[in-house]
Amino acid sequence: MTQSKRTRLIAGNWKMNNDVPAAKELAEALVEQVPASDAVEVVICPPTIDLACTSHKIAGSAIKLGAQNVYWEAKGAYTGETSCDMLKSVDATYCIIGHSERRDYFHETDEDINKKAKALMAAGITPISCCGESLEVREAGKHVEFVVDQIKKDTEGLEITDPSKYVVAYEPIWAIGTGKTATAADAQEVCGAIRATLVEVFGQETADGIRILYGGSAKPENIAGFLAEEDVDGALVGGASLVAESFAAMVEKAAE
Ligand SMILES: O=C[C@H](O)COP(=O)(O)O
Repeated sequence: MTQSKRTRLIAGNWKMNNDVPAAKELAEALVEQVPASDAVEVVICPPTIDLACTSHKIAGSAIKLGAQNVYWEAKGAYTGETSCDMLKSVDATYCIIGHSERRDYFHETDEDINKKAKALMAAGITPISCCGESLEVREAGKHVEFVVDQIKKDTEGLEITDPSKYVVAYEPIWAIGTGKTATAADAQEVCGAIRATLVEVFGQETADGIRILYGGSAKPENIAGFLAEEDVDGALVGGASLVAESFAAMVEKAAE
């Protein structure tokens, strides 16, 4: 399958930014400015506290809602956690899992990420499953094998019936929020290896339908270069997703 058969995906990860009034304001601006196009799917992932109000603001628009985290248990004594059903109750259809910030600061493991993916898929929510190497691993020249190992662990035992409902995001940690971007060739090297691993795990047809995003200082000025690569199907955007004009400009480029 060629890249053009996969619908591009631009996802904004607001991280821990925007209280409720700010989230409402940004969501309103995004509804006004983000172009609707069949060529690109657009998702915004606000903090949990903002999900309900953002959902309300984007209702009826082409923008979809994603969460930044989920817990795999259905309900009960798990203080501070959010279940798949809770996400569904605010019409979230995507959820980021395994972001390097959660792996590093909250000690999430590949096993946790695998459980989250299974719970989300059983609930009909599309995971955006993140992977990526540290600077140390890259400098040791072990980035491809490191990411391939993450992919194998994170996808273990997953059953994918619709490949458009499972997304991988490759985010080299050294490029996140640093202004230091990977080159398009760096991104393709790892995204190509991710696709090859997905072929091993799920078979060619399924792997060809899975979107692989690049993340790490992606912005309007550099997104086209990443999107031109064979195995890069979109972007997971941090900082630039907090400014409506920038995020809208990135969607516009992806729709070209
Ligand atoms: O989830 C998004 C990424 O961590 C990228 O963040 P950034 O665009 O601010 O570098």
